[in-house]
Amino acid sequence: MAANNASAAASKRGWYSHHQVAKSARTTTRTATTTCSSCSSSSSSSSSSSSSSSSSATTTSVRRRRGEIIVPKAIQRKAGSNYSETSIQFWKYQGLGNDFILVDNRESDAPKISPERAALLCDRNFGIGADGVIFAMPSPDPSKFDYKMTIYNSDGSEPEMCGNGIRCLARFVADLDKDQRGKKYNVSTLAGLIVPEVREDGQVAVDMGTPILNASNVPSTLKDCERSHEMTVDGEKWLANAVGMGNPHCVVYKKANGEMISDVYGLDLPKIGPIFEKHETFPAKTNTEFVQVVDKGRVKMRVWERGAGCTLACGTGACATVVAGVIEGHVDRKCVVELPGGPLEIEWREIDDKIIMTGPAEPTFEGTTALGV
Ligand SMILES: N[C@@H](CCC[C@H](N)C(=O)O)C(=O)O
Repeated sequence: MAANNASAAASKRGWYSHHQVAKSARTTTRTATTTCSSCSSSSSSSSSSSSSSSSSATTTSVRRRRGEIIVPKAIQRKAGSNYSETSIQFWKYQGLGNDFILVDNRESDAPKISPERAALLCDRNFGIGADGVIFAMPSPDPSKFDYKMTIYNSDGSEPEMCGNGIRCLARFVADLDKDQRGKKYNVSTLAGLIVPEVREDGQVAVDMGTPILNASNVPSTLKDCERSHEMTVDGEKWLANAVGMGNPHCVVYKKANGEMISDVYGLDLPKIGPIFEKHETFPAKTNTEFVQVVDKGRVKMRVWERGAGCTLACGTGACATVVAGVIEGHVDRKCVVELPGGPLEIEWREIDDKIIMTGPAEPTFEGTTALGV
């Protein structure tokens, strides 16, 4: 199988929530308290940022008491906009409800917004609200790339890649430059070269490259990527596949007793998601996809994202879902992944081992925001 050869060549290519209440940012550790509208429970997740940027330490976090949300004054002060400060223009784009603040950063090599400020801007109550901030950066090598994509998750951590995000980035630069439809963009990411094309019909088709199926490069300590392995989470045993799409993914189709997931919407993601995310078998933490098979060409998937929590869609997660599904014999190489935010078409080509992801990316609004203190 092509999967066996996958990604020897690919060097190691390496969280949100629309339900999110608030979060605090520290220099090295971030804590997010999240609640999910589909269930009443709340959970906390924390991550170490791969970003080298730092800010003054803030140890505040939102607490909840008998349904009451307690927001520390420090967060209220930091998140509030002060238009006497320097402000910048931003655009909001979304791909299947996975939404991002886009910044035109093509004039400077340094992102205009710090990871800590990005986390505050992503807050749905105290900021603009988004699953992440994406910067259109200058090309690191104009002979190879048109642009570079830098992205911060909603907790301020920096992932290697984002599938919905790269569709939004392509549509963003196409809109800014009034490019003809059909143009392909060579984008440099921490996962290597990724090539989105904004098609005539407005859909964006992306050459996502080849999946990483070498466990230590995912990175995962699960024995290998060629089959599923048992993982115990909150006392329950699941079967999981490790797949790398530049960023790490843990894909779950069934319980260890062989029982397939029959209702993804019945799972308590805010409870089990953070445990998968920080599971010892994924040393860089992980995104986790929970999958219900409809038939060989269609699955329903829900995701718990590293650094962003329960989101409406995850492009890299949809790709990893199909890769794991093919390996396990659950789906065909061409498969529609139905996410809470809508469907993504995924094809894992046998001929060159590459994955093509096709889906929408739309602008929602633009505005101006203070850069913060
Ligand atoms: N949370 C992810 C990065 C974002 C993934 C994304 N939403 C997608 O569409 O692929 C991570 O930390 O790896």
